[in-house]
Amino acid sequence: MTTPLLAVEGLVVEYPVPGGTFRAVDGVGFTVERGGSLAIVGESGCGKSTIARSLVRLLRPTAGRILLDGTDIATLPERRLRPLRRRVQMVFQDPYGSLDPHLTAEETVAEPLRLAGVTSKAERARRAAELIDQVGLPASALHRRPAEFSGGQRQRIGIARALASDPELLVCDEATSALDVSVQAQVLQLLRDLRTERQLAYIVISHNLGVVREISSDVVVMRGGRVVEAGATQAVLAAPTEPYTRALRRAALDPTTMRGRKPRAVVSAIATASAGAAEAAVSPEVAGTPEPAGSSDPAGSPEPATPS
Ligand SMILES: Nc1ncnc2c1ncn2[C@@H]1O[C@H](COP(=O)(O)OP(=O)(O)OP(=O)(O)O)[C@@H](O)[C@H]1O
Repeated sequence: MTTPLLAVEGLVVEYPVPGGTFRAVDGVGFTVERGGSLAIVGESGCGKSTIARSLVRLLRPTAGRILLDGTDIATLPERRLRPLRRRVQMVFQDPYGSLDPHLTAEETVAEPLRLAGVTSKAERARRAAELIDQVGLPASALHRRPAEFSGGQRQRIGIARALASDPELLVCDEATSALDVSVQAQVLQLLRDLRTERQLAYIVISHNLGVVREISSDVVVMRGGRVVEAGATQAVLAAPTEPYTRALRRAALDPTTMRGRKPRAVVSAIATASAGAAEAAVSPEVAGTPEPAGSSDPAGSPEPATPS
């Protein structure tokens, strides 16, 4: 049996909160094959982003293993982690906030190349131009700053930046949810193309089953920090056993509720389905706790949010 690109085993993440800790992720496991695709879905607050941030080690997990090609990166000290960071990159939800407003697209994409040791400025510029082209932006985009782009274009720049270090796995945290449906479709197509062209694997975190169905061959459904349903996307969506998955599927099948965002109808359907799911409830002192500093750092940020 070949080693999967990524194997997550018994992942536990606890946040410090006044008077103790809050367990946001509680014994989660899944695998992603080389060139594979996995969606992580689940109601708000179930721990999806916490997993994503752990995978790129913006957070240090409390327990469990994150095996990248067999090497456990969950607790690896920064010095040993650094050479592996380039292999897993993250694309963030907010195409408005995740780019440095002062940098041109070329500078944004060239920066990870510089960090990866590409010393020649001309070479960095050449590679940045190639990447900008690969994500479907015109060469004129290279010298423009984020304010001059649309949300979809910014997200493409975010993807180009993530690709700059030639990763094997992209972690996309609601990467298309801020975008209009048609732009969302274009970005999803881009991810699919990259998967084919580069053998790039990705993990997509989404509330949108339409997105999940289109883009991922496998799915993990979470509730209250745990995996409650997992398997091939088609099989899980064809016969969901979890109330959350059933509600999400019902909402996804109703064209009036899906507009590529987190529509109120979907949220309320999910809330109804999840009523009584005590373990999913957020304790009052945790609700509204700010995200860890650095959670909107550019991909490849060398500093974990929770110091390793
Ligand atoms: N820094 C923090 N300190 C304390 N609790 C936190 C912190 N960050 C997140 N949490 C809590 O951990 C749980 C999981 O949060 P996370 O952001 O991973 O959920 P999510 O599934 O990504 O939610 P959403 O879909 O709304 O983005 C939530 O209950 C959240 O309130």
